[in-house]
Amino acid sequence: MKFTKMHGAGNDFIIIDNREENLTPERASYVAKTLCQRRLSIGADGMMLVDAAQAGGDYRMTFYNSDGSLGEMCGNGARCIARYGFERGLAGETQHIETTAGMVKGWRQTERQYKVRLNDVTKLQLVKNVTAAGGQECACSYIELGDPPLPHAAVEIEGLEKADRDKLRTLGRDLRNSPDFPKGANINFYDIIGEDLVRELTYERGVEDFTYACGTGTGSMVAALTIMGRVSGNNVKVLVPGGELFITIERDGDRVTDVYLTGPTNFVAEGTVLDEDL
Ligand SMILES: N[C@H](CCC[C@H](N)C(=O)O)C(=O)O
Repeated sequence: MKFTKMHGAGNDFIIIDNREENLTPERASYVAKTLCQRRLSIGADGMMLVDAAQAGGDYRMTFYNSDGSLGEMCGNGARCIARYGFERGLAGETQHIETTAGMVKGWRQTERQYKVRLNDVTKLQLVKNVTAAGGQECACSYIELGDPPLPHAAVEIEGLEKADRDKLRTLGRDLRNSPDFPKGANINFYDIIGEDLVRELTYERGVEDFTYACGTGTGSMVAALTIMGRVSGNNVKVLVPGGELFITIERDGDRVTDVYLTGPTNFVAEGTVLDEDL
């Protein structure tokens, strides 16, 4: 089986051309869980299958988290796959990518910089009081993108850069497992550190740990902050452990109409999977 490895701002993915491999959903889940293991296999935050379009797009992307669960969408994954799609001749500089959560539009900006329009904001709750799995109460914003929706919470942590990582990881895990989130949620911790400048650290559902970047989480968090009036929504710069992402929000009053995510991509490797555990 051939694979490609890419990352977008440190959020890393294994890409399989499923037009060649014909993996069933059950097999794909197992392959993702096996290959995404750090140290034991290739290692990645997730795996994406590329399939032929079914709904008028250029091609279809199916995203699996590193634990083998299906993710409705992945923003950094979509940016990477847009580059893959362009360079492998599946699409032009502007493309339509079919995802589980709906159509995502992508644009090539430079050789390595790609922009996507994330799925529509289908729910936005600016203030939600959540009881974490450990019993702690926490105020957050809650955002869903697409249909079926990808769930995100945004939690402000002043002094995020210096915060104790282990305590934050425990809080992330407890919030991610809160009974108040029926589908679970990705937990985006943020700190506003300047004008339209935000630091972010995301605890991801399906990875069950912090990742270096989470594109849909960054877009969701900035969408909430824009409606709260805390950032302008115009090219907001977000510093994440793996690099820098930029978000632009279009709105109609208090309704978010478009969320655009821009950031870097990297083609890391391509080759043949030899993993004997498959
Ligand atoms: N890292 C991804 C999000 C993956 C979503 C996944 N963790 C889930 O909740 O299914 C991104 O860049 O948007």
